[in-house]
Amino acid sequence: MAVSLTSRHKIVLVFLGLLLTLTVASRFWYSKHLHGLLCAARTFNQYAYSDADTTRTLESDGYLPVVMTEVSEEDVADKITDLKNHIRKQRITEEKQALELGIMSRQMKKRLKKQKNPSMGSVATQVLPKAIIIGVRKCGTRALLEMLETHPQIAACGPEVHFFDKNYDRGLDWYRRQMKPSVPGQITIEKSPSYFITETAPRDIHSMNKSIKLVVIVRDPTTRVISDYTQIASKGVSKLAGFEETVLSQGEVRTSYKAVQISMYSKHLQRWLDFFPLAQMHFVDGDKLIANPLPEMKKVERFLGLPDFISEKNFYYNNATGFYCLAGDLNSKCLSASKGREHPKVSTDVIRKLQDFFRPYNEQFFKMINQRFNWP
Ligand SMILES: Nc1ncnc2c1ncn2[C@@H]1O[C@H](COP(=O)(O)OS(=O)(=O)O)[C@@H](OP(=O)(O)O)[C@H]1O
Repeated sequence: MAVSLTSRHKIVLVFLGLLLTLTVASRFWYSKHLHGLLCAARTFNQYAYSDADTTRTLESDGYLPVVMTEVSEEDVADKITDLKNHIRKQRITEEKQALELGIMSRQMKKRLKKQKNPSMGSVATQVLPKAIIIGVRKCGTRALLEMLETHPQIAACGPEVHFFDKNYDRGLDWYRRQMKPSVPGQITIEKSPSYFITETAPRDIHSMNKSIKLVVIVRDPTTRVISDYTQIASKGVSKLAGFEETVLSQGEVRTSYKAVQISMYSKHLQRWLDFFPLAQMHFVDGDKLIANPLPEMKKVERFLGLPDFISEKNFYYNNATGFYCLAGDLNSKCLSASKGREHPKVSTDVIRKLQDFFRPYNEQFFKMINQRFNWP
């Protein structure tokens, strides 16, 4: 009897012991694994979700919390940028250390060679431009600058500076202070389309920097005149006559009309060639830039000595406007409605007169630049 009681006690004791072991083990497993998962969930929540109710939800309901609350796209984008910057900084530190120690992986060497971001971490400063888009007005100068700016090694000044035509007496230091801050390795650039026709601009730009790179965008001169006229007309100039009366005088092209003068490209170009070798100039086909920007942009990229970056991913065709726009990871951008205005209807007779008028100037221009454009 006494033995059987002892055995029963033993069984109960073993059972209690097992229960205790299971409880301790489960607590241990919870703290080790479930707590780890909770931390992971919290870390994740730091980036995407609010974790305010995380602990309470877990404790009361016993399941992992994925409590989604309102988070704006900007918040997520900011966090992603923070992470990217962190990774980039870490990489730069690693590269620096590797350079100091003289050990570099093949990947690091490749990365440095590519030099997409040669000076991350440097302080941005304002420097004089290394390249200028000098014109021509109404040929696509804005589109060209905006498209160029998609390149990480371009620091483009947004507004037109008009230093060499209107603000020259303010001095070079004023000019420098108008530039977008840049880091070493970036090319600072500005566009002011009126430089192309400003008599003193070639000389003054040359005296600032005789090895500066000059980019000129041109377009069929007749279309350019119509575009120029449309721009002035859009400003509501009250005394502006219709296109035909403005551009013709007694049936002949009115050479005193400024828009006509601007389209006589060869006359203006000669002044530039008096100061700069042709090799320092690049001519963009503005008509092609409208129809298919990538090939033109690749040529500009090469001319400026930039690493290969701009690709078809940077553009998309906007059916509504009939123009290419800039595509971005988080935002895309089309030029304002002042670009791509509807032109007035012009009779074929007037168009032909303008084309005949510009033809000899065009031929001269093609000879000067050793390049032809497909203008009628
Ligand atoms: N992608 C894209 N989107 C919109 N517009 C484009 C584009 N590419 C070139 N263009 C043409 O740019 C013309 C305006 O030229 P500019 O920027 O040089 O004009 S300005 O001199 O700065 O006023 C403007 O001329 P108009 O069409 O006569 O308005 C456009 O045809």
